[in-house]
Amino acid sequence: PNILRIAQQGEPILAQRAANVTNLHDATIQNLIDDMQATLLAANGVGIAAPQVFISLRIIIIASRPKPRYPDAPLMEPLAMINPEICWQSPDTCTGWEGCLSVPDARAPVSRSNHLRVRYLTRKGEIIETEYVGFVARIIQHECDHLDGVLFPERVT
Ligand SMILES: O=C(O)C[C@@H](Cc1ccccc1)C(=O)SCC(=O)c1ccccc1
Ligand SMILES: [Zn+2]
Repeated sequence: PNILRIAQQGEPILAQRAANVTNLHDATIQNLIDDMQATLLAANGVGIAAPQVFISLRIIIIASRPKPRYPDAPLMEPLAMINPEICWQSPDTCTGWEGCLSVPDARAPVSRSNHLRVRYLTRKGEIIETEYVGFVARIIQHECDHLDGVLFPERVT
């Protein structure tokens, strides 16, 4: 896999709505998922969205793991979600620190739904619907915002 260049704030692609994936089993998509995961891990992030590597497709990877700032973050295997849809999100919110690989040196508290249900395609093409809470739910909302051209500073109230 390749480590890809990460688009920085100001790149037009970060403000666009990404397109659904229609050719999930093509090698280009499978290789992109591998490259996104390698890029995410090299950048020491907990999530990444395809527009951040200059590909305007609805693919995200979430990879929560404990970090000094987030000792209670759950440890999870990187999970690729294709065409993710948040089908429900709780009215109750919580505020937590966020950063962004496309907005370096910025950290801010953001209010997000504490609980959500997301429906997505796995890289093998299975349709999965799962509920998440807390920090992982936050990452999912942050990454899905990237697919809609929204960066976290726009969410700071
Ligand atoms: O730009 C991205 O999507 C990656 C971003 C994801 C994210 C971090 C924090 C909350 C929600 C989503 C990052 O991984 S930034 C680097 C990081 O690991 C981190 C930054 C601040 C708080 C916790 C983690
Ligand atoms: Zn981000």
